[in-house]
Amino acid sequence: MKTGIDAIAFDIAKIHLPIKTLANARNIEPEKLEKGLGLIKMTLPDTYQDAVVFGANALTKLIQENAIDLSEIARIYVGTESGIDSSKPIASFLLSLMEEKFGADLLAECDAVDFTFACIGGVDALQNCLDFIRLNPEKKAIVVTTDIAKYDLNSTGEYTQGAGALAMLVTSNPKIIAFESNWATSSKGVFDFFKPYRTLSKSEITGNPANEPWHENLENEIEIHKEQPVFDGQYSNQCYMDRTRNAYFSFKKLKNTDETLYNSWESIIMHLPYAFQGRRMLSEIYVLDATVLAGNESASEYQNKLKEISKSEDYKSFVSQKLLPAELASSLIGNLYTGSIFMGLLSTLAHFHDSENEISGKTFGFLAYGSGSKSKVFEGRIQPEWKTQISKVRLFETLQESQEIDFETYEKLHKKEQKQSIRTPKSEWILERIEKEIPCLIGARYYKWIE
Ligand SMILES: CC(=O)CC(=O)SCCNC(=O)CCNC(=O)[C@H](O)C(C)(C)COP(=O)(O)OP(=O)(O)OC[C@H]1O[C@@H](n2cnc3c(N)ncnc32)[C@H](O)[C@@H]1OP(=O)(O)O
Repeated sequence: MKTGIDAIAFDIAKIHLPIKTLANARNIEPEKLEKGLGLIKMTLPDTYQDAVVFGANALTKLIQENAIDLSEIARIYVGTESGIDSSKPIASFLLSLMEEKFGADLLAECDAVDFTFACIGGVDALQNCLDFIRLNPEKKAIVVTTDIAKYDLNSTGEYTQGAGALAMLVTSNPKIIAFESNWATSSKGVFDFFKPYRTLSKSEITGNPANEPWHENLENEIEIHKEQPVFDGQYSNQCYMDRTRNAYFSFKKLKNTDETLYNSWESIIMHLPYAFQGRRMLSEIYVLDATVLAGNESASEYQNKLKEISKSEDYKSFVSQKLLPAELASSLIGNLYTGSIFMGLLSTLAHFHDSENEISGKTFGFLAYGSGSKSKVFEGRIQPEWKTQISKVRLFETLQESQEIDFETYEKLHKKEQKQSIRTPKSEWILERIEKEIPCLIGARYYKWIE
């Protein structure tokens, strides 16, 4: 019996800043961002959007486009690193919003939970659901990935921002892709990228050394949580390379093969924090699995050789064939954290669909990464009905409709100074309000469907 993804839907932020505009404002050579990192646009949430809104919109589309009977859904598992509550998961919000839209108690017996491990949480949720379906083939599960990749202004992450969600129906005998049962993992606890709770001493805010109540906070330290990560970009790249390489070679061991594994993959789907991350990071695996090196190089010779091979014509044509289709959507969106790898899959499928390429029966290789850090490598085979399913999705047509904003508006949105929404919402969920008065509901978020 096969298990995998039967249907897929997405909701990406509908406003964007062109990367050229950001580059000019920040005095960065636009070519570095466009040709070096593959960036064209970065998408940004409007004033009424958060990670729940994106997740709810993607899920609503999945249900409507595929006429899903919600009472058949046994699980809604969410991958996210943009949680808005340390106790109540995004999955819990999704349960209530879907019941509000599609019918009371339809999900009363559905299991729901969030998975958090930076960008790999969605892959963890998928793996878990695949195992569940393997044990319960008559059941159905949904995986939602939803995130807002927001970085500090003027940081090296600023040009990789993006926002949105995907929703995937996981079933037995799936129509899009069936995953094989071998999954390799490589993990190591590190601080390459994280979102800690930070503290400010109360006296720094109030200017009063005495610990007097401040907005009902009795503690002498005020905890703050920022959406923006603490990170070391180049170190995070090193961790990405180390984990994916180790997981890749563990996967080869699991498959018990000496062949060059990536040659058996029609496309390679990697976590893409920006479009060209895959092609920049995969060159080492490309070299090591093809035994191009003699093996006795010094560390600097090794690095030089890697650089040389990554610029070679052979590697460029390998990239065009196996990686480029996944990069197309990433260039127009930016980082989606947990959703990036699945957007890479959708981008590849949409590209093959639009260019009328038949890929039924082909194997795709997946290299997932999450900071902190963990990589998982696995593979899946494209199923005969993939085209019918992907034609519903309209990926590139929808991305084309995104509205451009100017730099001033971007900064106002980033600093949360912009109060008026940029777009008028239509056929989508919005964050309506956050409770500020009722003591036992302080902070509760309320959402609304706008026709
Ligand atoms: C965050 C996650 O989602 C989890 C992860 O994956 S962690 C791994 C990725 N880390 C991140 O995304 C963290 C946030 N991002 C960052 O810190 C940074 O954007 C980054 C580390 C990813 C990149 O850093 P950077 O300093 O801006 O770029 P840099 O590493 O110097 O690379 C610039 C590239 O542009 C090229 N370039 C520079 N000028 C150029 C020009 N004029 N024309 C063409 N290319 C140019 C450079 O040659 C280089 O490419 P190669 O190394 O492939 O040759």
